[in-house]
Amino acid sequence: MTDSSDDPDTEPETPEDDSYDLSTDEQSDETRSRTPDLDDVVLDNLDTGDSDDSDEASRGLFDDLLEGEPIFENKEVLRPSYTPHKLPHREEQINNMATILVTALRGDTPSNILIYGKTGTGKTASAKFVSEELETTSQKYEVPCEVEYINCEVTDTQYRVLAQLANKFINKNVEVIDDQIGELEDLASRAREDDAVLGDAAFGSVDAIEDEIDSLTADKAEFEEVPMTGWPTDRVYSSFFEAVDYHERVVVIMLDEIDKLVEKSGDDTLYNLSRMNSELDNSRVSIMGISNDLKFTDFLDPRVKSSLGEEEIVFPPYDANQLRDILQARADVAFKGDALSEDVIPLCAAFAAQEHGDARRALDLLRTAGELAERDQTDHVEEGHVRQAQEKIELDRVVEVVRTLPTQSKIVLFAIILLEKNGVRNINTGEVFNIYKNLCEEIDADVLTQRRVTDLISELDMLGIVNAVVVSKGRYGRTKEISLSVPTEETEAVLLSDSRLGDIDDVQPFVQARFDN
Ligand SMILES: Nc1ncnc2c1ncn2[C@@H]1O[C@H](COP(=O)(O)OP(=O)(O)OP(=O)(O)O)[C@@H](O)[C@H]1O
Repeated sequence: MTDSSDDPDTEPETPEDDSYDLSTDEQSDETRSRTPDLDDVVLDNLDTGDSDDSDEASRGLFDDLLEGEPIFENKEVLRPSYTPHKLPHREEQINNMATILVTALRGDTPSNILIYGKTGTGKTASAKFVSEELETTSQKYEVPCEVEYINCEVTDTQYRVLAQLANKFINKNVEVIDDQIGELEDLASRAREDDAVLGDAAFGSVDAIEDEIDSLTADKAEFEEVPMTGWPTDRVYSSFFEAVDYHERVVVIMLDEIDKLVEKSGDDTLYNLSRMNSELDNSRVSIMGISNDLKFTDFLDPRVKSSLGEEEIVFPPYDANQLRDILQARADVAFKGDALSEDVIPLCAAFAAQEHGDARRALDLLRTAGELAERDQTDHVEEGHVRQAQEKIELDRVVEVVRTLPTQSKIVLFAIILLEKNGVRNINTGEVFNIYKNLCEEIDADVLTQRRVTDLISELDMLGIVNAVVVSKGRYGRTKEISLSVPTEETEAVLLSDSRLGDIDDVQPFVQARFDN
């Protein structure tokens, strides 16, 4: 989950032009009414009653949707998987990284780097850009330097990180050995015809070449792929260690979402990686950690902390003007010439700046707005499409968060919804707890204590699903007043799609019950 702190640096920034009112209330009716009714399209055409005419019948489905000029020239450019070649407003961070990593091109070990910044601030994109440049330059100058990228959200245990790294280096070593054997075989066959070719070579005879080929083949046979489970960790570590040290090179290991690794499996991996250099003979390792959680280093062993944070680079959130530049550069490639009305980019930028300056969010908004316009069969993206896109993305987020809540939190949330739907205002924890208890009994779930339920309410508050404010009741102490922060109907529908909650038939008695307790 992203942290939407109220850090003054991340203050929402809106464009200078006051006309970009971000409120969604006045969403254009015109835009809504233009949404085609797909059911009609299909039924009108299929319901011809003439089975021989099936060709005719099926034609309408896509024809109607294809009508009109497409809006996108190249939609892929707006997808998160696309790596841009230019990263506006990240020049300073990119230069900092390059200044540190250039050491690798001189054959020395670069300092470890920790990169911080909130989600969508271009950390991964910039780090990948720098890595590609580093590898290309290293090939140009024939200095052995490699970068390995690992996403620790996916690869989140020491075993998996080391196994993945070991296998990557084993594969690279095998490639290098195969190339060398290929060259040696070629040299041997030319030497058999005319041994003058050995004049400049490092081998005095065909036999010496063949010995070298045998020795390389033996090396190759020793590399054993690490299975994804099953070995003791120290065996995985030595495989990785030997594979890295097989020949001279500088290796940069990029650990994206490094906080997830520490959260899941502690700092052992980082400890092992950070002390490797003292034992390696041929190669050198440097670590580049990327995180959007500024606090994760608090959980590190002080030695790991100081070694990992030799250099720190901060990625601040983008402001609305910077987001405009980023969006404009992508939009120029993604959309047809005049597909965007002039408010679209500033409005996407303003919405995303409000969300802690997240470029990913800005790009999502722009792409979704384009898709909604496409669905409207217009060839122009308008302000209304951006507002619709904003609502859609927000709703998708809520649906996803609610869908993946643990059952107990779902029951608590359901209790709050029932109270709101029955017109209860200023809902307090006791009221939620009473309904919650009845719901649990109805579906045979464990009943947690009121204190735990209060914690679950705080978690829902942190997720932005409910709003819980502490109010003072004078000498009666303090209580929480709870209200929903998400659309009631949609949230209820998501909760009821859970098979356990879906079993509750008649909820009215539970709400009545709150008066009985
Ligand atoms: N300066 C920029 N110019 C162009 N595109 C950018 C820029 N910054 C970010 N983006 C785009 O925004 C999206 C998110 O960027 P990126 O994945 O680098 O963010 P991040 O900081 O690593 O986020 P997270 O912490 O969530 O992984 C990507 O599609 C990226 O291409």
